[in-house]
Parts: sequence; C-alpha cells; structure tokens
Amino acid sequence: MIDAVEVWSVPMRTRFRGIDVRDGVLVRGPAGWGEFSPFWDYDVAESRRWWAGAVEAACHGWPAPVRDTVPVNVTVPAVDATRAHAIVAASGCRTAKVKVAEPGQTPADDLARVEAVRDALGPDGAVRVDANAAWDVDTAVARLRELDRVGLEYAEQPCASLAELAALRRRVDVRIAADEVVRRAADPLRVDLREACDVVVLKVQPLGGVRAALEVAQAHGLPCVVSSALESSVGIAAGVALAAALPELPFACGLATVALLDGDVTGDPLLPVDGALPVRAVTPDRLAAVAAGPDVEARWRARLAAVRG
Ligand SMILES: O=C(O)CCC(=O)c1ccccc1C(=O)O
Ligand SMILES: [Mg+2]
Repeated sequence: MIDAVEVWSVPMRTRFRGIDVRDGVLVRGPAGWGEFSPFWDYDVAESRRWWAGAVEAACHGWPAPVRDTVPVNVTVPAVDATRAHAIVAASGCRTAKVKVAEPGQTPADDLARVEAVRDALGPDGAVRVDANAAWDVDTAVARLRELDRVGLEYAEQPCASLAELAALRRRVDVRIAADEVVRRAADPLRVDLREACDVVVLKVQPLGGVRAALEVAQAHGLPCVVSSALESSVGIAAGVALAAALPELPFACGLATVALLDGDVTGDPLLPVDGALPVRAVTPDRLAAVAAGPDVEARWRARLAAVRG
C-alpha cells in the first residue's frame, strides 16, 4: 500500500532536547502522507508505535474533526531571557511552554527565562514549563514554588516516576501534566494516573497514531494537550488531526514546533496564525530541498526495515 518512502533532514534553529538536526521518513499511501521519525536514542521496540502512526496516516486516514482550528503554545527552548522574550513576542501565541532544568543551566537561568516569557505575554497569557523529568520531588517543590511567582498554567513532567509526580502534586498548587510517563509506558492505556497528574500530554507518533491516542485520552478521562515530537509539517498535521478530533480541548496544544526547524518538507508549513493552526492536509512539495544525504538516508532505510520486519 505504501508507494513512496522519502527521507528528510533539517537543521534545528536552536538545539532542543540535545537535538541539532531533525530527520525522519515520510511515507505515502492511499490516504496521504505519514511521518515516521522516532528519536535516534529510541530502540526498535519503542519505535514500533511511531511506525503505526505513520501507517495510519498513509493508509487509513483520521477520524472526523470536531473543530477547524487548534490553539497552540509557542515552545521556548532553553535560551537566554532576551531571546525567550523575542520568540514569544514574535509568535502571536497567548500561551507559552518554556523548557526548564536544562543540563548545565541554573535555577536563576530558568527563572529569568520564565519571567521574560511572562513579560512578553502579559498578565492574560498562560505560561507552562516542561522539565522533562529532571527533578527529584524536593527540587521540584522548590523550583515550582519559585517559578510559580509568574503564575504557571501547569508543569509538564517535573519528575520521572508516577510515585514522584503524585508526591509532588500533594505538595504544590501548580497543576501537573504527564508526558514521558504516558508516552514511554509499555502500555499507555493502563498507566495509573490517578493522584499523579491533572493533565495528560498526548503525542501521536509515540502513542501509535491518532486513534490510539484518542483511546488513551478516553481511558484516563483527564484534560488532554496534544503536543508534537518535533515533526515536519506532515507529522504535525497528524497532531492537529488528533487535537481536532478530541471531544474537549481545554488547553492550547504544543504543535507550533515547525518554527524550531530551519526548513520544512512543504512550502506551506503548519505554522500558527493568531495563535492557532488550521485543520488541513499537508503536501510535502519540498522533498528535494530537504532530502537527507546518503548516510542519513541509509540509516533511516535500515531502521524502517528493522521496524517493519
Ligand atoms: O509541547 C511543546 O510545546 C513542543 C513539543 C515538545 O516539547 C517536545 C518535543 C519533542 C520531544 C519532547 C518534547 C516534550 O514535550 O518533552
Ligand atoms: Mg514534555
């Protein structure tokens, strides 16, 4: 059913999660284009759900949308306060997600960045932080109480484990969002999130597609935020389809990350207008311009063969 496989590679504008270059595979099938782009530190077993997401997009398509635009947050990497302010001011978004607890940085760096973001958004904007599981419970209590001086909408994955998140949640007023603890679980449907969080972050590829992610949302019965895995606009379109199909969407989604890439697979990228993305198909009409070199191409074809095999 899949009749085209294309490998793309694009530099990041700013290093993010230790990534300087983002690459992946686009596949075409009867329903359109799908993206397969698990991070390089993920093994074959973990990458299988990512592949299921690509197959769904290319071969089956997605459930019908219940809305035609999706509000999004601007994503602020662990940059200095001046750059953070400029990124938020230029974004047109009214919600910002700020990376904190970056290795090599200090609590003062995080506070300055978060204060600059609050300043750029004004009092009516929403500021959330993502610590990517970096803190133990005591550190998270101290860091979140300080950062919450600017008023936080929620803190995404401040600690690694479910037990830590639950212990933290009893000690702070800031809402807790679960990301890695869901998307990297052996079975995301059966993670016991009671006590551990107030919000669930859903990512299409790590959860195995739009339908699988909708089942995760239904299983937990908590407010959901759809976020990206730093995909090209083709992968982002799958996230938008999920956000558009969720019965309720109380928060802005983390789907404005094409802005973090220095290039895209399409000349009409899924970038926000007035803080929202349109629900629409994406055609990768710039594949030649972003084609990966022979080494990266070979690496992805080998990876694809391992996951499909
Ligand atoms: O949620 C966002 O604003 C952007 C997406 C994002 O942060 C992300 C992107 C790639 C890998 C991990 C993460 C994460 O949420 O931790
Ligand atoms: Mg996260």
